[in-house]
Amino acid sequence: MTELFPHGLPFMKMHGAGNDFVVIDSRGRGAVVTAALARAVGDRNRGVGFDQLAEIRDAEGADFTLDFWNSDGSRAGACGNATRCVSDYMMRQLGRDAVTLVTLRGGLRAVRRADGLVSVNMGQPQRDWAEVPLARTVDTDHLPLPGDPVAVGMGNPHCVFFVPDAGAVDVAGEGRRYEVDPLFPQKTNVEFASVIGPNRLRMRVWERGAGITLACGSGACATAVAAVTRGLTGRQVALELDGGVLEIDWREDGVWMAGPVAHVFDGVLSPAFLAGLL
Ligand SMILES: N[C@@H](CCC[C@H](N)C(=O)O)C(=O)O
Repeated sequence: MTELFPHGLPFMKMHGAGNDFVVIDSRGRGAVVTAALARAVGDRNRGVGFDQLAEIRDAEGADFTLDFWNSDGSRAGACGNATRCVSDYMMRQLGRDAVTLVTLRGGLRAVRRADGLVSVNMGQPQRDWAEVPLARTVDTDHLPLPGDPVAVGMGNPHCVFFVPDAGAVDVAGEGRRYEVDPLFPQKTNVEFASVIGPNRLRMRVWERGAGITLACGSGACATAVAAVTRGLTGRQVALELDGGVLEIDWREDGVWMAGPVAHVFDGVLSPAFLAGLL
């Protein structure tokens, strides 16, 4: 397939509150991303480096389809920050303040708010053990794990720990450990959060398939849902992550998430780099 890209494969580098993305626009030609390509591009030495790769594809009945890949080559059912970044790009391109998209989870909607921030409706949280998914029937509000975490699905699994000081947690050690806990048959993202004010949380994250990242949109949604469930906050919550602040609003129609986006640079994957990967 490399003959399709004699001048290389263009990509965009985008950041959503510090969550780091490579975006490939495959509209009009069909999907090109494979697990091998995602792993190679995601390698910060050999390739470009990213937390997730997002591929934009054509959609029927929506403005676009979005597929997500982690840097280890695994697929992700949801990526809130990449959804906001790509929605910002698509809104600019289409000259609109709202877009619809299709992900593995289903249809989503994003809007540009009056303050300019892009907000996406990430849908309703999944609170049943089988939906998260978990390996067996357990109380998702109190998992039978040390630290009494909460399990929340947002189209992908999350394990949320409330701790006295998120800044003091060994995120690499604890995150790596719980990512592969047998209670999560598809592994899990792991969040550590502390209440730092009324409706304000500090959160750090270990992402499934990517490790420590500066932010995680679906993780922020899951953490806000867990905080409401535990009676720690109201339904409108600001989360301070290492890369910026995300605003969560759990409404009747779903969990909305807003925050900063940046189109950092454009690049091209050379034909030599692509050889053997497509
Ligand atoms: N950065 C993301 C979540 C990415 C997917 C995750 N690592 C998974 O495998 O579920 C976000 O902003 O939501």
